[in-house]
Amino acid sequence: MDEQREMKVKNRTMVRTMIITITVFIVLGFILMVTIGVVQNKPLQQKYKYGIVLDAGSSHTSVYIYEWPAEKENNTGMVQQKHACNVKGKGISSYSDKPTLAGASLKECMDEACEAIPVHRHSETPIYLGATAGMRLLKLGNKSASEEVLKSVGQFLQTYPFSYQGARIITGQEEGAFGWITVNYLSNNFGKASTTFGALDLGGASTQITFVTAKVESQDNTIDFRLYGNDYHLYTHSFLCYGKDQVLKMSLSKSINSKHGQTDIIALEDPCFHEGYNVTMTFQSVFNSPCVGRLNLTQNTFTHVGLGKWSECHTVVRKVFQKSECKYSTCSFNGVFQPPVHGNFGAFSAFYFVMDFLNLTAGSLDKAQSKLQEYCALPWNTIKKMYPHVKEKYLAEYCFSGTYILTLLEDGYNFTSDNWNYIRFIKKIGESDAGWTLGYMLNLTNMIPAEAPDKPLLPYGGYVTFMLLLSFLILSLCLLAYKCFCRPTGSGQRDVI
Ligand SMILES: O=P(O)(O)OP(=O)(O)OP(=O)(O)OC[C@H]1O[C@@H](n2cnc3c(O)ncnc32)[C@H](O)[C@@H]1O
Ligand SMILES: [Ca+2]
Repeated sequence: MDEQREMKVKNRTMVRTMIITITVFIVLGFILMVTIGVVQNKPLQQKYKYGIVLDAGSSHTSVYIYEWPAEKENNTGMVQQKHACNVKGKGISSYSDKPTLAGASLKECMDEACEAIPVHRHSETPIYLGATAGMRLLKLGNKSASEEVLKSVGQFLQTYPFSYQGARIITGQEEGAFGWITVNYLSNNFGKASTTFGALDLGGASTQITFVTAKVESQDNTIDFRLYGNDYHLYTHSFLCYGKDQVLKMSLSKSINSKHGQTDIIALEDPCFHEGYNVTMTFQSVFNSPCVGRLNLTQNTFTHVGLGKWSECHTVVRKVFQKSECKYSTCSFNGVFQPPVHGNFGAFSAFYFVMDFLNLTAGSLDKAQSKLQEYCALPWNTIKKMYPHVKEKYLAEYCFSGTYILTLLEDGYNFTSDNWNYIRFIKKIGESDAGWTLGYMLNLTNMIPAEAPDKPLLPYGGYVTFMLLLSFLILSLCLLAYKCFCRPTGSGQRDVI
């Protein structure tokens, strides 16, 4: 009897040891499984790739360096601006009479680019130069000079260890469309049901408007993209000569022409400049552009005299828009087709610089006009005292530039008090500047796929959580099974069936 009981106790101890051993193995097995699963699927350490775009604008050149994680280059919003450098001096088109010096003007910023990008990535980093309206105008006025300037910058860029992809004048359509891509890529609007932003860019020599629309009546203003699985039908137009520097020349030349023949032009009174502003200018500095006609005068200089009268300035500025002719259902100005604006717009470059300085980035159109009126009425001496650190050329022109921007948006593009608040004046989105350069690079490197890239079923965090929950569930089931199969015996001890 005793022997039998001893055997039973021995068996029970053996079974219990076995169960404990099996449970320990199962637990270890699960820990190992989860660890392997997590480690195996852990995202690899990020490797970054780089790209460089030079924006050779009419007023100056900027060098932008972009950076993105190598294995995620097709995901939207992944490319960010890592560094930007403003080239000292004027734009490359100002080198028309000494083209060979244009390239070397980029040296400081190109040296910065070498520092900013890891050396082992240099040879695979693409570099592009896109020139805009300043070079378009130079090409119109002096084709060979524009070619020489492009040759000079192209040759200079090829002395750097990057992968040179060309230096060219981009079209106004490209400038508009790539600005639109940049704004919407950075806002993560692609590949979602969300609507897109329109893009408004104001440079020194041209201005662009681009937005999604259903119907475009003129082929010159259409551009279609398929991005991340969605079709986008865009309206875009670039107005050459309607950047803020060229419009100022056009406006001054109109005033000079209206005076020409009446008396000798000694002083030109200008309602768009502050009272007390008095500067000697050469006629050459006004009439040196294909945007203004020729003028034969014996005099070389005139005095530019400010009056500080906003409503008169508004009348003068309005005259640069020709609104009477339109062969389409609707036009912006100068007979150019434009469907009615709709939706939100991002307005950048000089739209932002000027409206931000004047503190007009928020509020109604009426409020903007009345604040600008007050600002324009301030005497030049007061303005200089109020802003001693602002570049005098910018300071002198804010009244004119602000008036031009309000007039362009209202009379030119047909924005109204009702949709004024749909315009957001922006400089950057996240860390990246709004402008055409990012969209240009994304397009040329095929980084925006037509179809949305396949995504893993679960994101990494979700996958880890799922694995842990599943393991706990299986362990709990094991414990439950142990409880069920090791029923307690009548004596209060568990017995194994
Ligand atoms: O697009 P394009 O027409 O080729 O010209 P850009 O690229 O050189 O033009 P920007 O957007 O850099 O600048 C637009 C204008 O704004 C001027 N600007 C730049 N910074 C400014 C600031 O802080 N305040 C006022 N104006 C500014 C600049 O001189 C130009 O006349
Ligand atoms: Ca520009």
